[in-house]
Amino acid sequence: MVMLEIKNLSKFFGDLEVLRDVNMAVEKGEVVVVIGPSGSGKSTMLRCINLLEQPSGGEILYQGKDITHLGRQVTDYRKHVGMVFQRFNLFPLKTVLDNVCYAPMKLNKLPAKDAKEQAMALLKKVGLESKAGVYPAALSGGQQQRVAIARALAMQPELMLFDEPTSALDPELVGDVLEVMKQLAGEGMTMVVVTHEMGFARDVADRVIFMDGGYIVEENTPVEIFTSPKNDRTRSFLARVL
Ligand SMILES: Nc1ncnc2c1ncn2[C@@H]1O[C@H](COP(=O)(O)OP(=O)(O)OP(=O)(O)O)[C@@H](O)[C@H]1O
Repeated sequence: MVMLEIKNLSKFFGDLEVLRDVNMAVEKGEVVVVIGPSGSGKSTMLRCINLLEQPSGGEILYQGKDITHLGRQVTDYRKHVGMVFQRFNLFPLKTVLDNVCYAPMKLNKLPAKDAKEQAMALLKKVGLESKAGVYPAALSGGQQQRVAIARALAMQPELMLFDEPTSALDPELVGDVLEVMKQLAGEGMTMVVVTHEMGFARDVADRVIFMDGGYIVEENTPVEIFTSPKNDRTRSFLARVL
């Protein structure tokens, strides 16, 4: 089943054309990893998917429904789509547990007891059960990012978007976050992941999309992309980063 479909997507910032005729589809349960040079439009595409950026042209279909111009219903749509950013932006004055509970209680009116139970289970999943009562400032960047993942999962999303979730982390903290994402992928979560972590793309992706200059230049299985890229631009990008 196709969960997400992007058709002829374009995005301008003023005169700057950042996305050009982008077409792609994501099947339920699929892990799609988006790679490409800095400024190629990867984040903008992700932000268009959950309408943090309004597309300039084209259509985005979610479970067959055109969501490009949702207006106020965007809040409902976003409940189904979890997003994890490069900067984790946890609420600094709430404990870890309350960070994870907040959205389900506020947006879904889940009773506090149920929200807390669910949050504890999610913290366990990301290996941070013991940190439930502390404030984000007491955690490492990698731990904060794992809380951010638990917070996104608390809304029980059907689709998870990751925008360079490990780029702001010290190298030794990257592995734990990637491990949580890998586990999530293994559980069948549908994911679109923008990352510079080629190892993750190679090991976890069902499909890798290479973007350059606002275009999808090439997409294929990780094996094909990494061992026999078809396009010169893909080849020279991979030669630089691998
Ligand atoms: N809000 C904005 N206003 C103006 N220009 C923007 C805005 N957001 C992004 N851009 C520009 O759009 C282009 C694509 O940016 P985007 O962040 O999507 O690239 P990216 O591939 O994710 O890069 P990186 O890997 O460095 O995060 C860049 O030239 C960027 O400067």
